[in-house]
Amino acid sequence: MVIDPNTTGQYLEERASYDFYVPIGEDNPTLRRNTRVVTSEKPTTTPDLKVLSIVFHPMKRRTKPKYYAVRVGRTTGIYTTWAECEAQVKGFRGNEYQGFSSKELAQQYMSGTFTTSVSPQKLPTALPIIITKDPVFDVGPIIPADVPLFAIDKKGFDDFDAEGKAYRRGRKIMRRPAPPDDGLPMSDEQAEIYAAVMSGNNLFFTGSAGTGKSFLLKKIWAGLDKLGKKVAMTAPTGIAAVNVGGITLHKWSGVGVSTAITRELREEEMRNRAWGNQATWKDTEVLIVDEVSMVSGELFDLLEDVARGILDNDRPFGGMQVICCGDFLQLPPVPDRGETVSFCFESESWKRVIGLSRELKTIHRQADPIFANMLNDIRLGNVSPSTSDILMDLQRKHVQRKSQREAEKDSGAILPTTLYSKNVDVDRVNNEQLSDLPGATVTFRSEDNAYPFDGVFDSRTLENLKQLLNPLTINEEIHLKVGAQVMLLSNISDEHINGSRGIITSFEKINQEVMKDLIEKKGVSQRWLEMNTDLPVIQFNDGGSMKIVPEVRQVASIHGCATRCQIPVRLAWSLTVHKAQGLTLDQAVVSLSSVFEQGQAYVALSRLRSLDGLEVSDWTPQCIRANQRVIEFYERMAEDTKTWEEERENWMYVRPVALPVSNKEETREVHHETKQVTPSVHGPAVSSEKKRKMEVQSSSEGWSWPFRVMQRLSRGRKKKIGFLCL
Ligand SMILES: Nc1ncnc2c1ncn2[C@@H]1O[C@H](COP(=O)(O)OP(=O)(O)OP(=O)(O)O)[C@@H](O)[C@H]1O
Repeated sequence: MVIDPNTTGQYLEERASYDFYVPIGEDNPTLRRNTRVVTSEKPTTTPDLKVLSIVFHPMKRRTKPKYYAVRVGRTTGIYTTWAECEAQVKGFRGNEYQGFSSKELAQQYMSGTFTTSVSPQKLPTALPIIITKDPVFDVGPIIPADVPLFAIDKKGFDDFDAEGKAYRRGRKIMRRPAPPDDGLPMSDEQAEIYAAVMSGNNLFFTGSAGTGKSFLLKKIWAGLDKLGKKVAMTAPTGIAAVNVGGITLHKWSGVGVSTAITRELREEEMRNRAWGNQATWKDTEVLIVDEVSMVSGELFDLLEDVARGILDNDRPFGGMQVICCGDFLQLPPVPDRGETVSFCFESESWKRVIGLSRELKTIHRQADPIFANMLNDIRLGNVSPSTSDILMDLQRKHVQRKSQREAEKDSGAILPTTLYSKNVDVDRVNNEQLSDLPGATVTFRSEDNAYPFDGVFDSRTLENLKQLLNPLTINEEIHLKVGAQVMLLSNISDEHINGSRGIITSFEKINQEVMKDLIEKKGVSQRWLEMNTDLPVIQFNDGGSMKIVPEVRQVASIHGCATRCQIPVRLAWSLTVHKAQGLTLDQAVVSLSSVFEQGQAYVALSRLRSLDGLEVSDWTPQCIRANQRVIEFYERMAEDTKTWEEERENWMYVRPVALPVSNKEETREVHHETKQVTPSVHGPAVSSEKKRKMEVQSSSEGWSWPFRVMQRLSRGRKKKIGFLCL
């Protein structure tokens, strides 16, 4: 085995590709004894490559099952020995059985409530590993949770410093950093989608409100970031984009908004503008589109066509990886100057671009099954008798509570947020309520700044960049009074998060000590502190009181970024449904009478965690509508997923990882081990394969290289070997 240690300290170049060889030998008994086995006999490296070798790393042995559940067999039941189980299933057609370490799991399996995407018996006994000189990057959990991950160093790709400020490498702005991880682990179904994305798939995932679509998108962004991918996180509207920390799809692509009279002219203008923004397209490896339900089919086709042109590549979307996420039963695309538009799943290019479609099923926002069922009903446009009864109850509750609140008007108790479809209703309610309060108004003024990446600070560029701040929910000027009902627009602690509501109890003067802290720890500028002298204190309705300090928000485009320093608070007696999109509320009154779009009633009602906090001010069955074309699309998608899941049963799962090799000695040690064992791949499924050379390409493509290895290993076998979701 020849490895040149001189190549080990260097990093992968962008889009670098390389070849190495994986000889495939006989099944290796050493593997079964949990010994590390090096299978890469001759890794050939380019000068820019840091990968040294591939080893198959044995997985931790699974404990022997103590219980065997036979769901379909001669006599069904739970057995404690394999012999008893075998007697029930051997030779029994269509048998269904599985071993478990605990009786509870076996019982769950019997009752059909046990869900796992991977049968423990199907896991391999060893995993391929890449040895590198650099530390391992943890790219997040993935299914199965105890299997290590493939990772590469992202050094050399950083274009943002520790504070998240952009800087230039040469003249090229590369990518924005993913927002910090919230630390919550992904659910199994989320992790499956994550794995599919890391494998390089073009994918659409959907799910009803609260299934964690935005949550998963942020994980995906972080995962791709760690793989060194250049990611564009986008959404069709400013609010949706800001919600996930991205920019609008129009801004990223450069198409902007055209006001030309005919659709043809508008498309022509947008296409030309996109071509003028070529650098951004060429600088993007993965395009993520959140809230894709609001992207029209016409725009999707246009972008796809432009992508192939600009990237000079006839693969779908010019070979760029595309991840779309959203729920087509929520907000639909906005009509184009009054002309109806199609959904993007109806576009000519959707099928070509989107290889996989998946649905998240577990709702994380609402724990109450009655509420969740009602929401599902409304999502599909059904008003079943039980849903109608609940809505009537919610309306009665509103009348009752409203008069109660009138009676206790001065008690200072928090009022529920009223959700309207239109801005005018929202402003009216918030202003009325604020002026009804006694006491002086305290105004908070933001400090806005713009930073062009090309360093040209002319006033027009700065103004253009500041427009990036428009969709921010944090306003330039915020008027508050003691007693004002407000909503937090930031996650400031585990308990107090974006959407938490409370009442202003006082304003505290900013003293020298706080000022020092704000400047040093929060990056607040001297100028903001000159314009604003107080900080509001909020008593939250779910307990706890906190002084709210300003924070700096950044919105970036390819030309530069803009920042706003302001307290993350807004008046919250009322909100529009569009502004509430993506929020989780604890108490709200939903006004359904002014609903003007399909899916809008569903979006409004699904913001709540529980029925307890929900009141409905006025509803008619007509305001609950779902689009039949979307329902049919989802039915077709479910059918396809079922077929795929059946096929997946025949797959084996592997997961590669990068290991650090900190010095030459360690590298040699690994080589030394190599000499002692016969090269092999894991498991019986590949045991009879003859030795042959295999070419694998581009570790910077993340999961795609091991996938190709596995594809080749699978050739001519009964069992497929592959990665989850591929
Ligand atoms: N795996 C998870 N573990 C814990 N909490 C989760 C998980 N996934 C999502 N959540 C939480 O569930 C809530 C809803 O998630 P999220 O906003 O991502 O849903 P969504 O599908 O984007 O909803 P919507 O369609 O309404 O925008 C959030 O509070 C989120 O933190």
